[in-house]
Amino acid sequence: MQIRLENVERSYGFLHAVNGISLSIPTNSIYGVIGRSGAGKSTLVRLVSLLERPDSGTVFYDGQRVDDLDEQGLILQRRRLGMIFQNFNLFSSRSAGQNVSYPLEIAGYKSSDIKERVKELLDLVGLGDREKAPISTLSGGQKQRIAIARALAVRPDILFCDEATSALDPQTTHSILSLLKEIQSKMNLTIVMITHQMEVVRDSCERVAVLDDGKVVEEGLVTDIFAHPQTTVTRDFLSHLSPVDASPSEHEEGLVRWSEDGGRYTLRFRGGNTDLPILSQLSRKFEVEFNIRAGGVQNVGGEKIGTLISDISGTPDVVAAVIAELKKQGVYVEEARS
Ligand SMILES: Nc1ncnc2c1ncn2[C@@H]1O[C@H](COP(=O)(O)OP(=O)(O)OP(=O)(O)O)[C@@H](O)[C@H]1O
Repeated sequence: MQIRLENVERSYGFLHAVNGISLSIPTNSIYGVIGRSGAGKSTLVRLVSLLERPDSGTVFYDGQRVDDLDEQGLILQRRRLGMIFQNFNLFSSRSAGQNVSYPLEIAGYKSSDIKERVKELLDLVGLGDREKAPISTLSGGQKQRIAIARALAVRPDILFCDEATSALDPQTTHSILSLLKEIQSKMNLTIVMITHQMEVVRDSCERVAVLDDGKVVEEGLVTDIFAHPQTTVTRDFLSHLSPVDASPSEHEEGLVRWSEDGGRYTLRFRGGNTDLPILSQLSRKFEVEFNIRAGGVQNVGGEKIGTLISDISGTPDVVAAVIAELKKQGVYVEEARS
């Protein structure tokens, strides 16, 4: 299902929680919405999922306007949505299987159909043998798997994941993201991942919108945004993503730093230009030296993006010319704020 927002606004008193957001979330993909605490993510989700109406602006599902529907119309559209949350929101008095069967009971399915569908869903999330398990006996990752099975029970067109991995350790996060990607492609679902973790965006999303202060400050393909971040907010998220660490085996995606100090310039290389000897060519052409302090490679949306943190020695004019040439060759260059 494709979702489109046109100039959507929602205020609480004087506070513009969502301040004129226009977005298009393509069908059959995983779309990320990232922002710091208070950026407006949860408000945006409530508007997109029709739990709240915008003060102004329009929401479309597959081209049909949905924000102005009456209660009955809203109920029908909301059936197209599934949701999972950071704290799982499972019923502790029900077993794993009974949690999954709950929406099917509410929707009036026959009990024989419910049994079959619950089995199918538990198998889908890899918990076919835990149907009778009390919720309290499940790990965080298993609870989220049950929440995913429950959210998908009535075959929604879209699944909202609101900070769904924020309470999980990195390994469990990885396995839940892999499961969501697998389900997305199997079921042709549209998934919206709301998160404050750039790792989640990097490892699961095709496109992302970066929110700040109730506005979209950047939107596009995740690979483009990683290689060429345009705003300070995005750059901050990326800098937290790349911890400089001395033990690469434990943090394969991090940067390896071999020099304690320095590193005024961050250079990002993507696709074809990761294989070219750009730095040595520029070093000879301009007679400058690159003193590389840290480096690493990250896998983003199936594409490798290389990062180097380096100093460039030379007169200001020559360094400026080198930077201009790097940019011309498609390398992203960011200078540290002093
Ligand atoms: N019901 C409400 N009444 C008053 N203010 C609200 C309400 N909901 C949200 N806000 C305010 O709107 C702003 C955006 O909040 P929102 O919860 O959408 O941000 P967020 O990006 O989801 O943050 P977090 O990651 O911390 O959950 C915040 O300043 C918040 O205090």
